[in-house]
Amino acid sequence: MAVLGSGSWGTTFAKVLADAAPDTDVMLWSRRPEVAEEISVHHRNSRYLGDTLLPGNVSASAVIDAVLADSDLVVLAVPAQTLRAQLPAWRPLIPPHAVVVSLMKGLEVGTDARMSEVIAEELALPPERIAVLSGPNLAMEIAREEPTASVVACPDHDTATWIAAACTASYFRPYTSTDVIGVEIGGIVKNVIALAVGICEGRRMGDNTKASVITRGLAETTRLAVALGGRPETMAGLAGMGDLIATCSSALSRNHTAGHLLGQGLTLDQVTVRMNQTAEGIKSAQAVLDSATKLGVDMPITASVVAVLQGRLSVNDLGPRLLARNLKPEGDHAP
Ligand SMILES: NC(=O)C1=CN([C@@H]2O[C@H](COP(=O)(O)OP(=O)(O)OC[C@H]3O[C@@H](n4cnc5c(N)ncnc54)[C@H](O)[C@@H]3O)[C@@H](O)[C@H]2O)C=CC1
Ligand SMILES: O=C(CO)COP(=O)(O)O
Repeated sequence: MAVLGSGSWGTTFAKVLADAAPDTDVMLWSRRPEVAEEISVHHRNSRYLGDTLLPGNVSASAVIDAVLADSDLVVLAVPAQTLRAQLPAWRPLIPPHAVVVSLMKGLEVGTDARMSEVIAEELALPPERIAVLSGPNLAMEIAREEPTASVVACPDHDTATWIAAACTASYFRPYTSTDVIGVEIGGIVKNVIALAVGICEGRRMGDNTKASVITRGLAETTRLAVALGGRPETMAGLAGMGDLIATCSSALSRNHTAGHLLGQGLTLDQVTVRMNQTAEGIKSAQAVLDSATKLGVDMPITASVVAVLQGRLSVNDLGPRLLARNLKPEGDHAP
């Protein structure tokens, strides 16, 4: 099994795969040779996972050919905006039978493409060989083996079931789904909503505000997912509500943290300097809004976050702007 990207989630997921199948070799690809060496020699990735000890069947290399050779499962865990540029070099090295799984929670800026779509375009794979995994999956908690559930989605149910079996560990329980669109959109938009919640917390607003933004955030996420062809029930599950709750509640979330810093008055540049890990929502917010605009879907929280990120809306005006909108029935599911 190959995991490309040895940041916090790629490394943690390699541990999950290795714990699920102790007799199987799991190989990580790292951009930086020194990270690969630390993983292979010391069984640690200290920059991302502190002193977490990785299983003995996890190793790493900065040489992509060695990592992809003979792999049945290829897991992709690089920042979403960097994926497309890397795939052409990987394409000839991916074994013809391998299934590719995306762990990424971002939408491509400029094309509004989901990561499974980027993979399909650049690797020319049929849908049954592309899957996504998403859910309330804060990497550090999983690295500490705290019980966690997730969703593996693939149009082909048997493939989803095979992947789920491959990543079932004593502390990690994947469910299966055929709703790739819904599972991906849940993971992408929750990052934008977590930015909004973080901003409110940074403005010292309390739990009523937070619950209101989370709940209405789920409503606008569901509108977009359904307009794109996803299923509303997916949004009530782990990849929708589950991930939204985890990300909007946790201090471990990079998106939540970035929002908090913005709410405290830092500029986006200052926030970016402070973040040493990927907060996908900062870039994906614009792509989410572009996608919604094309489909005629109203996403007021996302639009406000984009306005803050672009410096067009002060964090002090975000709440008043959202509350000044026209009144409407709560269950109004019109776009
Ligand atoms: N960390 C988490 O708790 C979770 C993260 N995710 C998603 O997983 C994806 C990866 O995130 P993390 O592992 O958390 O990010 P990270 O910031 O911890 O690590 C990113 C990794 O990609 C590498 N990288 C950065 N720029 C690159 C480039 N231009 N080319 C190649 N590699 C590059 C970095 O060296 C690093 O190894 C994101 O889409 C994120 O939303 C999903 C669930 C949980
Ligand atoms: O996706 C995640 C939890 O499910 C991680 O969230 P952050 O990227 O905000 O840290």
